[in-house]
Amino acid sequence: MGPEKGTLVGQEYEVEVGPVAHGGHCVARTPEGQVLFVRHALPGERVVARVTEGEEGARFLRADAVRIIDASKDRIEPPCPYAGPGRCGGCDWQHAKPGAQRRLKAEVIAEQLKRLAGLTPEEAGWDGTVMPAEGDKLPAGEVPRWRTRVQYAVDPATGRAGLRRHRSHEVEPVDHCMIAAEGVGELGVEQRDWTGMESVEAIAATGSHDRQVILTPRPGARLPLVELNRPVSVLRVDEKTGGVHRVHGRPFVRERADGRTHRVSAGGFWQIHPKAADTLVTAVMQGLLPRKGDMALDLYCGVGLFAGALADRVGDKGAVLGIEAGKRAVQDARHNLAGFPRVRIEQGRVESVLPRTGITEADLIVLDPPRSGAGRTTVARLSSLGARRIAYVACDPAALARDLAYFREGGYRVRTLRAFDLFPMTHHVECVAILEPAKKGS
Ligand SMILES: C[S@@+](CC[C@H](N)C(=O)[O-])C[C@H]1O[C@@H](n2cnc3c(N)ncnc32)[C@H](O)[C@@H]1O
Repeated sequence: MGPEKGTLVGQEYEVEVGPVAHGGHCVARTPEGQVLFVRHALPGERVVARVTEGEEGARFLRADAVRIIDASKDRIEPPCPYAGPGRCGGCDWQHAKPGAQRRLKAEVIAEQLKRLAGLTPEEAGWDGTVMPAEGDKLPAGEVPRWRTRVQYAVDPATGRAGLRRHRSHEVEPVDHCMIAAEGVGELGVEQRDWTGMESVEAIAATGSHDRQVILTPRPGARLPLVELNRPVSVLRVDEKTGGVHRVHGRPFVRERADGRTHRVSAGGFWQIHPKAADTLVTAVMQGLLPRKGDMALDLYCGVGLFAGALADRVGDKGAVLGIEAGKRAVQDARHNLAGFPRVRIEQGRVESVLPRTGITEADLIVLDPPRSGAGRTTVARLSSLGARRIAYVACDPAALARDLAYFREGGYRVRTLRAFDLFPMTHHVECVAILEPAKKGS
């Protein structure tokens, strides 16, 4: 056995900060050449970086910029008092001007496309920009209040609600999360004592007055009487099974998008930014250009957002098949789309359900997979269905780039790519890629 590798946590290095990397940090190197992923820094800065994770000889170390020696022109004083080294882990780019945040996200997308799919922005039909959501361009110092769903962690010592520190179970208590939507802030979750709870998720639906809190109690704890500043429905997560049970009020919230109301039960996926669902539906429909009579697939369909948008456009002679793994989401999708007799929703994993359906052809496909992407086998199957166009909605640019490379193997090229800043202040970004057969008419 070799000698024990020593931890480097707490070690400080003065470093030149290099490019941004995927995950909300920038790349630097220690004088010994070890790679450092530095948070709270910006490209081109000279900073003192303090190691937060890693040991000698590790492939990389994680660090926080604890002193800025030469600041970037893109740096600002973080508007949030809870941001900074060792503090709230919810936001990654509070210290960057909003325009710079979007440029950093664009650099990450460009780098992932190049490295994992061998594509330049031009080859991907992308103008290289990340668009802010409607209404998010605000005067300096103001922060978009976009988070309609906030998962608060509860500090076990004080019962106060807060947010987890970066890569930690520790809780940063907060009096006011700046990015929480107004409807969430109004509930007053941050001002209440949550002793006995592990976490409290607060949801403020878009386009309805539905407000909900989902409580996860610590083992053996009793549920508190929930008295908030606004009427809410209350649900409880079973600590043993993870199942969600209604305590009072509706077990779902109603979200409006694309002119329709969507029932979303607790645990079901819905986009967090209030403009996200409409922004993505518009981008997908502009890219796919559905025609009356088309047969369309909506894979990883959640509660049926894109399936409904497609059903509207393909008409009575068309058909839509949605596939979704979550049982409650499937019930919601069937409820939400009950007015469209030509829509069918199948429950199960795309990888196993799609082959079972016996479908050999489709005109259009939407896929909106989780962060891990769709993967080689599913992409190969989708590529064999002869779709005129495919819309890939991606919350992770690395997974998108990997899957685009598989689509190229399957004979598809990227026609256009658009990127949207639907998660301001964080490193997350949403992309919509529109694909078509590489050889037209094939
Ligand atoms: C990013 S969400 C998209 C939901 C929907 N398109 C929307 O915009 O509201 C991904 C969805 O895929 C579902 N999911 C995850 N893995 C899956 C799989 N292997 N097969 C089918 N659905 C899956 C999740 O439950 C979730 O609803």
